[in-house]
Amino acid sequence: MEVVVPFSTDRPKSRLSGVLSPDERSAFSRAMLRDVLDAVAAAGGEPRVLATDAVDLERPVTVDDRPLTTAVNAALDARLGESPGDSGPVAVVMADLALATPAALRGLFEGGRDADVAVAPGRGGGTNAFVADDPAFRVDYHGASYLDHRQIAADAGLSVAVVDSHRLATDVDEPADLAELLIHAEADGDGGGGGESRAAQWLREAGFALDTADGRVGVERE
Ligand SMILES: Nc1nc2c(ncn2[C@@H]2O[C@H](COP(=O)(O)OP(=O)(O)OP(=O)(O)O)[C@@H](O)[C@H]2O)c(=O)[nH]1
Ligand SMILES: C[C@H](OP(=O)(O)O)C(=O)O
Repeated sequence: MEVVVPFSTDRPKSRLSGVLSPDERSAFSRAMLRDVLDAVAAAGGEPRVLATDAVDLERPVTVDDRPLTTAVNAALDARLGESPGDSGPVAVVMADLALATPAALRGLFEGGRDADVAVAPGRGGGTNAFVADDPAFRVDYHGASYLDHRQIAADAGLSVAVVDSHRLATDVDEPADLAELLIHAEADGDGGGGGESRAAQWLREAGFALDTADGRVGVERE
């Protein structure tokens, strides 16, 4: 299955600007991207990065500097144009799903067999990943896009399956999400038996650690 992985190369992860410098946000984003690409490939997907600018990777990359929704819809359109009527399912998986494992992604891909569209919602109402088995499906990201995507599917007469996955629901947007990454890296590595993820290793080497001092969980930096 083709799996499109959108990736913003310019000013990535601005919501982490309070804890990471621009260069650090860039490096950390790339670590998460590489983890996601490896997990997609290990789950049997064929990842293609959809990036706003050139990015040095040993995976296929398409550059499209238009806004996220426009670029993803253009990627869906282009697929349709290549093999009309028989393009097969396509998945879109965000590059900031730092907890994604091959098993979690296989669950997403299998969810696509039960419905025209299988969606893995993000905490906060985003759309962290989906599989569409129908070429009519189009995206509208930002805001409560999970609800919007359900409506888009309903309007097109498409059935929707919800992929209930803690790992796919966790996109790394804000400093609190770094704690989530460290907690699960410590508990079970990458969850797929392949050792610590690049993103968790990057955080540790940058001096981040869990902070439970006041009874709540957060991160601290040396
Ligand atoms: N191709 C493409 N990918 C994008 C774009 N904006 C965000 N992304 C990617 O889409 C996914 C979700 O991004 P967001 O969390 O909404 O945005 P972000 O830029 O990563 O972070 P913030 O600046 O904090 O909003 C991530 O994989 C981003 O790299 C865009 O304009 N084009
Ligand atoms: C792209 C956007 O991501 P978020 O801003 O929710 O992380 C969404 O899922 O609609």
